Amino acid sequence: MKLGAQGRVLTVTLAHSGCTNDALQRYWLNHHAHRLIKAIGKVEDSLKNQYLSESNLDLVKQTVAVLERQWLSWTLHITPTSEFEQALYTLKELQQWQANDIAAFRAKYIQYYANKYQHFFDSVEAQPLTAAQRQACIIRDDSHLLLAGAGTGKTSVMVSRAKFLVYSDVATPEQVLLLAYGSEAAKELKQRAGESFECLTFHALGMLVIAAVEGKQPQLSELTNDAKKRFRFVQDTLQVLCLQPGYKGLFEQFCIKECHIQPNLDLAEFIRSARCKAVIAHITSLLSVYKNVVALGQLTRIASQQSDLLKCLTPIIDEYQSYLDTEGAIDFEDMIAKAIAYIEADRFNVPWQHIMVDEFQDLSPIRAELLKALMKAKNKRYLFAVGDDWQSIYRFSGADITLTTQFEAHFGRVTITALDKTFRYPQDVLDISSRFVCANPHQLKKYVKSARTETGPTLQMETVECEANTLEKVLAQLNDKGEACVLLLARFHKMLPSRDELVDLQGKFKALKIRAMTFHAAKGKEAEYAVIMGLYEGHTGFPANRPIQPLMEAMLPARETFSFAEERRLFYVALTRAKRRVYLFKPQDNACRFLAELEIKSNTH
Ligand SMILES: Nc1ncnc2c1ncn2[C@@H]1O[C@H](COP(=O)(O)OP(=O)(O)OP(=O)(O)O)[C@@H](O)[C@H]1O
Repeated sequence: MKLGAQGRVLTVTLAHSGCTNDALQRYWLNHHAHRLIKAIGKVEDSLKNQYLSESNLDLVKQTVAVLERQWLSWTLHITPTSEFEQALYTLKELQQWQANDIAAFRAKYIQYYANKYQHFFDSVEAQPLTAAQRQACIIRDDSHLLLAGAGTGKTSVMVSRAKFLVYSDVATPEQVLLLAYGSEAAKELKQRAGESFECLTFHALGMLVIAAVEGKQPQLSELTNDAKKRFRFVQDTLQVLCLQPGYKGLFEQFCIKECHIQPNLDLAEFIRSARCKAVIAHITSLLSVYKNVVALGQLTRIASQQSDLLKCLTPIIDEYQSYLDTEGAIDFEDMIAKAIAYIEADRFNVPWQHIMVDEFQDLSPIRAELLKALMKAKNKRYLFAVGDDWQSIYRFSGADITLTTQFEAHFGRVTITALDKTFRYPQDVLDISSRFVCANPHQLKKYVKSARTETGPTLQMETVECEANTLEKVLAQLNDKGEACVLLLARFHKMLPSRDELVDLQGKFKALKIRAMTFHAAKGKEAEYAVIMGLYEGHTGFPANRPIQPLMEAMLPARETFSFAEERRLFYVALTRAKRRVYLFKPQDNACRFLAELEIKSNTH
């Protein structure tokens, strides 16, 4: 402050008094030139030693604006030292920086570090990283979203980037947090990145924060851990509530409007009956969603839309919450909500400077709040998010795709980069699946090439009369070709071979490792071959078209306007699992509408 104030006084004197006395200028420079040299040196160091993030750019611009007023608003009449002249030159250059200069500067920085750490990038994973993967490791903006399609090596980037931060002395492993969607993925990250890194699910992160603040591990409610107990709790609560005349009507309406089930006249008997199972199961899922809605402050909006349905749910929630309180325990929702509260109240000292999130497209609003709380905690933090809006398939459990597609609106300025090569599936699968998913104009565009060299029909459509027969034929052909993994995929479990049938198939085709799973479960998996089954239209078919219950619908993130948007992405996930070939079983009648869009010729069996 003092320096600036002195400088400004003298600048005014020199510039406006008409005094151009060389001796005075020399005197001024002798005493103050080192300040410009030092300030420019500091700017240069920050530009050299760290990626020019948006917030660094702001700082540079602010510094340049101050220096500009002090040093460029008057004419120099004497010959300065070369050091001062150089500083002045740099200041003038910085003053004139345009968007393209900034982009070029950043590109040079990336190139410099890609060369400097070439050996690391060549050897950190089994295969050398691509240029785009290296770039994703080097860029360190305040927020960085890496958007990339299936099989482009996103997980490789997560692992390599964490290791690079440590290898290049930017961070210690303790300063890096890797967040994954599920515990299996978190375990894989830990295995690949190394024990010293914290690799957690959001719930595990919540537990860690609460344990640190409260000084002991929080106790998880038995209703959270045990689905049967949770079911029984809701059942018993309903029995008691339905003794109240005022509640009876609310519950009947709830069964009809929310679950399309007409309850028996004897409600106590109905609640114990098999018909009521679906209602109770639905209420147990609403418990979790409701708590998130409350934590996000959205209850008033829901109440204005679905007040009667909510009136039926609220007393059950109240009972549930007092049960937890009596137990002195928490549930999964509390893990996140409490952690947010502790971080926001500054009761948890956030040790991580680099927060890296995998499968970002599956983020829910409440998890986004947890991330924002971490990012807002004291000291500088960097957010690195890896995701693929084309694979966002979890709205039913709260995922909000707009957190990815409108990242900036939620998390502020961001650098978005992409991965441009898929290593998993051949070019024609890439072309067809990308075209298919982008029929929804709201999906972000991606430009990817396949690194695989397979030729021939890698996406094969078989018109089938009997799926089981065609499956045997296809497996027999593959079995003859030699050892391989085969994924049998369908929208729902019931469309796949049963466990016993699978054992039979495995016994017959010994060269193959056959696994059957739903489209959802196939996310992140890969195999040589994939067979996609159950591709028929209808209430129980694909795309699934059962409407979500009104209260649940109101509590989930807003539905997309494009019809079957999520079912389309699910099909994209299924199409992109195989390295060599995908078989699509097309029923003779009533084939799934998506098949016509793929425009592939069909073989008949
Ligand atoms: N630079 C690379 N060179 C060669 N193969 C690579 C490279 N990076 C990743 N791979 C391979 O590509 C395949 C896909 O990688 P990975 O599972 O990380 O992709 P992903 O983008 O996370 O996929 P998905 O989104 O479908 O889960 C893996 O077999 C991985 O070993």
